[in-house]
Amino acid sequence: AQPSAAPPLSAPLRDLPWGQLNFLHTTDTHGWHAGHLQEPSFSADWGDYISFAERLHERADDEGVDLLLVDTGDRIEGNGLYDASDPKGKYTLDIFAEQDIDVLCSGNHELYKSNSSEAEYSVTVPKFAGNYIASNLDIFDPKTGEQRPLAQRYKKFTTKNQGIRVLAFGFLFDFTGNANNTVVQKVEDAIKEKWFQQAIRDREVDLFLVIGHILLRSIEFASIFHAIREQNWDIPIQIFGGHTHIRDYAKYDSKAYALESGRYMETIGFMSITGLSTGGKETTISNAPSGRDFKPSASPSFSRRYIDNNLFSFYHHTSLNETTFPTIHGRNVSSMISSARKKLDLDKQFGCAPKDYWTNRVPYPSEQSIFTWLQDEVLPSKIHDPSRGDTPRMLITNTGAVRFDIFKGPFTVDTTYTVSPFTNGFRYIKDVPFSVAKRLLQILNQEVPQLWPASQSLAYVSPAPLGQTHPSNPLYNPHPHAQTPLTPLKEDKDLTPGYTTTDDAGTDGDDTIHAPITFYRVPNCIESRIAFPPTTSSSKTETNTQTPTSMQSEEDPTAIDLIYVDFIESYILLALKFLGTDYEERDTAVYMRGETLTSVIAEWVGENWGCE
Ligand SMILES: Nc1ccn([C@@H]2O[C@H](COP(=O)(O)O)[C@@H](O)[C@H]2O)c(=O)n1
Ligand SMILES: [Zn+2]
Ligand SMILES: [Zn+2]
Repeated sequence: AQPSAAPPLSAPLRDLPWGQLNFLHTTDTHGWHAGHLQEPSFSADWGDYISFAERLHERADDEGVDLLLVDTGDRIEGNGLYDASDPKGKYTLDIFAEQDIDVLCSGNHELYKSNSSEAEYSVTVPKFAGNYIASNLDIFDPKTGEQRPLAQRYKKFTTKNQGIRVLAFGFLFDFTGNANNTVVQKVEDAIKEKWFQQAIRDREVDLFLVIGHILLRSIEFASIFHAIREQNWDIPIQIFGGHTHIRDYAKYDSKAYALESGRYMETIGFMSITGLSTGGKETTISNAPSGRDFKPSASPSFSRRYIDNNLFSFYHHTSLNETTFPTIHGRNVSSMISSARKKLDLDKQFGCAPKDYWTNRVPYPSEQSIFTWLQDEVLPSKIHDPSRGDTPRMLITNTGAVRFDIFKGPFTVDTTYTVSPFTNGFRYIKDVPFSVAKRLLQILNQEVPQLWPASQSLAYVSPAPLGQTHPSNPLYNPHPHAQTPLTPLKEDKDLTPGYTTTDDAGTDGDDTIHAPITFYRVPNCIESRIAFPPTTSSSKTETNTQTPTSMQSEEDPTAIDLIYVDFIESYILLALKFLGTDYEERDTAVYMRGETLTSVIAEWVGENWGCE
């Protein structure tokens, strides 16, 4: 862990359900490789994870079983360790590559900008040569301009100890927001390709391993699963997903399961399968030096565990301690992280937060909602372009642009990036009739599939208890994360608050037994009304609905400047069309050149939150 990280707290733990083939899974780490310095439950860093994997490999080898590591993308954007360097990722690409990962793929975040996908192509793919898979992703080679697979389309290998023959794929959901130097092929088209159809007809396979930056209960995974099942009615399939930042485990059939392992280095997913055939070995008997014998089974068993990323859990699961747990390699990587954090001055303070502000742990609007704070305090005081004088204005931002909570205490360089990592600027349309503008939020906050597909949703709801999957999805489960707290082993009062996951296998997935935390949904977008005539509802926006007619006075402005973060421009223009106007991109212009949500927040904190 990093020197300033909060020490982990002891808590009742469930053991890891070791099997014949075991996996560790990370996803959506978003640059949090230093771990969470202010949250004891998630305070282990990437160096500790390396020690953990190395210790579990020792155990796997001792027992003659196998352990594979998987990462399903979104490794970047979301933490100062990645975002504060110039170029971005100067330190994290090397830090990440220290881990020995067997199968990995890209997320959507690696592709928003051409610089980051080029870094994948020139740094991460070669570092993980043979292991990085891009089943539906191409890049235009920056040197030749030629369109090429970002990495190989699939991988076949045999596990070291058990001789399990694995055929692995690595997909990305049907993402369309990538920069124009990459090409994402729709999953439904990729699985019709000759190479895929040939691969799934391979009869020398004991396990299909499908990893993807894709939510588990999605059309994309469903179609890959069905394509494999059409050719292989009973070969086990293990799926690893990501993107929705939740802990989730889904049963596809009795021999096919899928795991998603949260976000931001909070969770290390553990998965095991027992009863696989081992065609890569002469005999299945005595593969295990420990004498354990895994016979292929007509009904192999699958188990999952979500490990809280902290040293208390790591010591427990390795039966080691502070002295015996860390490996030299792991320690060195923790030092690489501390030195990068120092060089980037990530602990430099802009101010001190007087209390906690939450993205999803309190309802919106409310006193401790980060969105209410932005809407009522930060944006009204900072959103002003002098060239537009005192024109009444409305700013709309997607809530997905705000990525994490603010904890009471120092608000640092790092915090600015954990809250708001994106570099998008502001744009505006001048003189938009207020009668139109006031209806926008309601349109943007509707789930309107005709306007935008589910996988493109503006909504980013961090570990939301409610299903985000569109109901047209054949695997749709209306209550994948119902709020049922698990039955605690001890009284709730003795438990620390944390994840209490309900998934397709029940309520015993989390390694740490916690008291439950309630998560609340937030709307797709919020708006802030600024410099409105005082008798209207002013900057205190009617949340999530249009302003009721009864609230409007004669003094409503006739026209306003409509400002938005440029990431949502296409949605704003679409919604304006829906409202009967014909605004085009040419009607838009930069607002507050050079400023971003990140810079505005950092400035506001510096001006308003002193440290005592
Ligand atoms: N420039 C950007 C990029 C992304 N977002 C938000 O992030 C969501 C995707 O994040 P995942 O980690 O879930 O892949 C996207 O839907 C946006 O809400 C953004 O605001 N600005
Ligand atoms: Zn993500
Ligand atoms: Zn994603």
